[in-house]
Amino acid sequence: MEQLSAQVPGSTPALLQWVQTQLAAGHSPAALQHSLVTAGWAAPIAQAATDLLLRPMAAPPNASVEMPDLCLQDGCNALDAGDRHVQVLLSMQRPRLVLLDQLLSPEECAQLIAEARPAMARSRTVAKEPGGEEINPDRTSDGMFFQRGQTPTVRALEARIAHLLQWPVERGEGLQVLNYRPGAQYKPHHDYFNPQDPGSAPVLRRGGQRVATLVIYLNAVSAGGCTYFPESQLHIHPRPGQAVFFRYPRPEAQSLTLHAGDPVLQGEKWIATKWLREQAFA
Ligand SMILES: O=C(O)CCC(=O)C(=O)O
Ligand SMILES: [Fe+2]
Repeated sequence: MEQLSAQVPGSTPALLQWVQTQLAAGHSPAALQHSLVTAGWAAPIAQAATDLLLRPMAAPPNASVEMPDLCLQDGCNALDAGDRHVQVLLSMQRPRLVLLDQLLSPEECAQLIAEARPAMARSRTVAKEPGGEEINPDRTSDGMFFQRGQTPTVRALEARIAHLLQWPVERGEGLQVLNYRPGAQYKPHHDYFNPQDPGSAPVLRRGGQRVATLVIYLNAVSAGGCTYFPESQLHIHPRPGQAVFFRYPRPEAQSLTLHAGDPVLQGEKWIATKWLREQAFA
């Protein structure tokens, strides 16, 4: 922080540390700047401090980071997913985020839910310490994982995703299905594994970091249940068959991919999540 604060005249390492912590906790840049100005910091310093910490880190020299992405040509509104065309509804550069329509048909959504239902159990997250997974009060959904290729529906979806993102099926985790009942949510988090947590080491050995996420909506929620990106103040409202893609070239908050599953207020929410890894996932 010493070096960074030299880049913002008038700031202090403690100020930058505070901004970084608040950004990681999911507060928006606008809200942070407002708090800083209220606390007596000059507006240009508040702005420069948040801008600096949101700036993507320079890639190391010669590092070519291979990343899944959608092959979006100028003006292109539909993408070839192999056995069907998928519509592009929204596309953002920072964070790299694309909202897709018709990735799955209504029948495929219903079929995935039916195949997942018997295996649903309270969701877990990777423990910070080595030795597995834990129930986490920040994540109150039920869930299950399919093996890659476990059913014809799963296989068709995986092939479609691989085609769309130009990312081999082997570099994907098994598809996860989640069900949120009223009140259930997933509080703001990053999907990459924190390299500092000792518990991440065994997970990282199975295919390296996660580099991108595809959240696929399997039903419509009566109220609540959006996927929320606090740094962009973007809410995605679940519609069956639609999916949101986002990626994070490095495991760092500057990826702007902090996101949450907002509490379901009415009805229930079903999604399938596909996480993509740097290398083959075993
Ligand atoms: O429920 C959502 O909308 C997001 C789910 C999510 O973030 C995850 O499964 O990692
Ligand atoms: Fe997530």
